Amino acid sequence: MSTDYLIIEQFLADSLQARALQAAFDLSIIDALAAEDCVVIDDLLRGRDCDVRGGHFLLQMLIRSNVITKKAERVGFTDVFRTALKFRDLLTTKLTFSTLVAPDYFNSLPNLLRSEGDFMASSKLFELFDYSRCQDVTTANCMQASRWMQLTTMLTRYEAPVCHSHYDFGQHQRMLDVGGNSGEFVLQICRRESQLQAVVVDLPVVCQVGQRHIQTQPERDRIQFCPADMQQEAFPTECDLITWKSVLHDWPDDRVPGLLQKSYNALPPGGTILIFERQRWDFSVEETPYGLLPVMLFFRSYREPDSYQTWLQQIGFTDVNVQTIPLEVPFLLITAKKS
Ligand SMILES: C[S@@+](CC[C@H](N)C(=O)[O-])C[C@H]1O[C@@H](n2cnc3c(N)ncnc32)[C@H](O)[C@@H]1O
Repeated sequence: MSTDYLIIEQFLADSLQARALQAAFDLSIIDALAAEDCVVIDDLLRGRDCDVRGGHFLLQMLIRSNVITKKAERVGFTDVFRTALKFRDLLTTKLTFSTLVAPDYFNSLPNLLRSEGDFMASSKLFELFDYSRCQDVTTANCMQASRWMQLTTMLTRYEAPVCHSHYDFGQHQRMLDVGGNSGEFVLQICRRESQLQAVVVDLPVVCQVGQRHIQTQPERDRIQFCPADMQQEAFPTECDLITWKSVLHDWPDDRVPGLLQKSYNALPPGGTILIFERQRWDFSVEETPYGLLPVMLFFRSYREPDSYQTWLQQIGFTDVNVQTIPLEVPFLLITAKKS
């Protein structure tokens, strides 16, 4: 099932335990346990960058979080963690980025509560997602962009198949993904739709990194990158589907209608717009696992579906359809047609 990856969330719930799990990856304890079913504790800890008490503390944390079980003097993975380890790329990415931005939450919560501007000035998160360094294609800018693109790419690798399982992409021939980043979204969709060609619009540095990202994939010849500023330039035409995956929340309310209007202008009659992104969620109802930190810190940006519905209808889109998909938080999947 496309949502099987959500099994990792239980290991990302508690910040102290998740941080311990990250240390277990860093100390290669996870690799050692993956190689053997059940390992003698002394052998497992020997030669690692921890003393005996430190090693035992770490193993106790891992037992508490259901990563490992202990029998006599041996430890091994629980069945559920062994299954979760199939999604190791996503699990380790979420651990890395949560730890990176955790000081933003713990040290700058007063700023976060005061305003987005105050928080932006003091946070690692916004320093990381610095789009102003995505215009000039230099080695340094590509390296900087690759860093944050690891997070977007990894989330999208698992979210794209969910989108695909809720919408019939088989009816389309050519899609445009605006803010399409590394091309991971179109890559996942094209992999499942052999008829489909795709165009990715993003900033020049991001397109450069994206081009490299897909270059070894069999679908690469069906994916074209188009470096452009989505605000300044008209969108490529001749696509019967325009997708917005986790992009529109980046833009304030006074900019979104303009971007949707440009989509309308670029679509042929009968063409479709598709929006897939996190919906505003209620922290009093939803769990807020530690692994959610990098996306949670943008809480001001997520919207209810009605805003998008209203804008789409005002522009002239018809057949507006809204689905809410429960992932680690609710996702919106909105489609509408140009008649
Ligand atoms: C939050 S990321 C989402 C990326 C991707 N769609 C995903 O879901 O993984 C927003 C994307 O919009 C791109 N972007 C930001 N400003 C842009 C602009 N003015 N023109 C084109 N792309 C832009 C960023 O480079 C980034 O790839």
